[in-house]
Amino acid sequence: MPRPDHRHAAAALPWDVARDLAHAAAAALVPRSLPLSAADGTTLATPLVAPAAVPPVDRSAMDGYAVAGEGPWQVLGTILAGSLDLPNLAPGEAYAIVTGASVPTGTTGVLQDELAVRTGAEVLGNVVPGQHIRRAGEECVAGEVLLPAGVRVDPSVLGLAAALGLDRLTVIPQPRVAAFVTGDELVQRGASGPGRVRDAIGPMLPGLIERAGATCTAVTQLPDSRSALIDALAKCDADVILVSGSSASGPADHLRAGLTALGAELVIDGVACRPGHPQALARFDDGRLVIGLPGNPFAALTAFLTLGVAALHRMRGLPLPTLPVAPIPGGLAGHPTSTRLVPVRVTPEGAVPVGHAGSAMLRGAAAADALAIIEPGPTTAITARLLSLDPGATHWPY
Ligand SMILES: Nc1nc2c(c(=O)[nH]1)N[C@H]1C(S)=C(S)[C@@H](COP(=O)(O)OP(=O)(O)OC[C@H]3O[C@@H](n4cnc5c(N)ncnc54)[C@H](O)[C@@H]3O)O[C@H]1N2
Ligand code: MOO
Repeated sequence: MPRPDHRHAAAALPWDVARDLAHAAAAALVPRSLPLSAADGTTLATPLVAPAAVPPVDRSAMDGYAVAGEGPWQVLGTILAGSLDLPNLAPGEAYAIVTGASVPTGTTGVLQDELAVRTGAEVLGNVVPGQHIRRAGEECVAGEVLLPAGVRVDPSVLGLAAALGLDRLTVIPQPRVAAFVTGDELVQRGASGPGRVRDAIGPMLPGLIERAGATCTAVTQLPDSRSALIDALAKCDADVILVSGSSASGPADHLRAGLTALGAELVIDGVACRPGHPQALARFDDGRLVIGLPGNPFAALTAFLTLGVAALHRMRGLPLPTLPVAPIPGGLAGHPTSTRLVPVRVTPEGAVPVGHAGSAMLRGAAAADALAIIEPGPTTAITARLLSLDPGATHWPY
């Protein structure tokens, strides 16, 4: 049976509309120049352009001998990767050379060590012209655009930037996210019991925030106190502030009143989805966003994946991700008026519901890879879009 209407039901937005609005309500953060060591997880704000050719000079691709002309060759010395004084090779001459060392002028090719027959100062073997030489500019030439703006900076991008000789990148920084977990009944250690509920949202948030490409600045417990919440929101300078457990209309739910007191604009006041319908998004004049996560832990997770991830994508300068579609063996019934978010395991046969999907339980989510997005209405969905439970997942599920 559908639940009785929540007081925000009238304002509740369709799930896709809310996701679009959360993306639109956020603004891309201002680009900054960051050292490579601080740029992992950011977004390129400008295209990555090669300032110079890579490699800058012809280099050996093997340990062996740089040879000139036809063999046999007289070995006249050794060139190391750091050698600066390079000889000019005349036909019949060779230098022992290491991988990555500049090949001297006149080199025909590099004879790989294992294939060389060395007798005293003479070396013999077969060399195809140009063999085992990495040509200058083989990877890129000066001025070449290697990556467009909007690419996520990951370790390989950082390595490439270093190989190009760059020390800094112009990037959209990672948004900073702080979380306030509210609830007088919450405890941080030990088991739940009468009058005590073990906090199950706080432990989820740092990993979710980091996977969503943001930095988690703090997860702080707050009592069910309006003044404490107002004070915490006013002092928090994070780009996104998550508040859990204060989103409904009970006597201990202070989020909306607190936002009103601080003059925040309530952009989203409820989303027509299950679980997670009391989720909310508000914006301060200075651009900081507040996202209300319902207290039921699975509902909090779905709300972060819906509004939180959408807003963070925009702050990172990224479009809203499109969601892959998968078959649902056996189908899933739609809710009459709300989008259902159903934990599924992604298998070669499709997205298989794992059960245990009540809004207060995380057993289903913990066993699942994704949420199947089931449109409202009387039909049974035999395919569905999938929202990954890992907001950092890019190439999945196939
Ligand atoms: N009269 C109505 N009551 C409720 C409605 C409604 O529409 N009308 N909606 C229900 C739904 S749906 C949800 S979800 C919750 C949202 O409530 P709040 O965001 O205000 O959160 P609380 O009331 O504080 O807590 C709800 C529930 O979750 C437990 N909780 C809270 N925080 C945590 C945590 N960090 N870890 C584990 N469990 C947590 C809390 O103890 C309560 O059991 O409202 C419904 N009520
Ligand atoms: O619909 Mo609530 O947000 O129980 O989960």
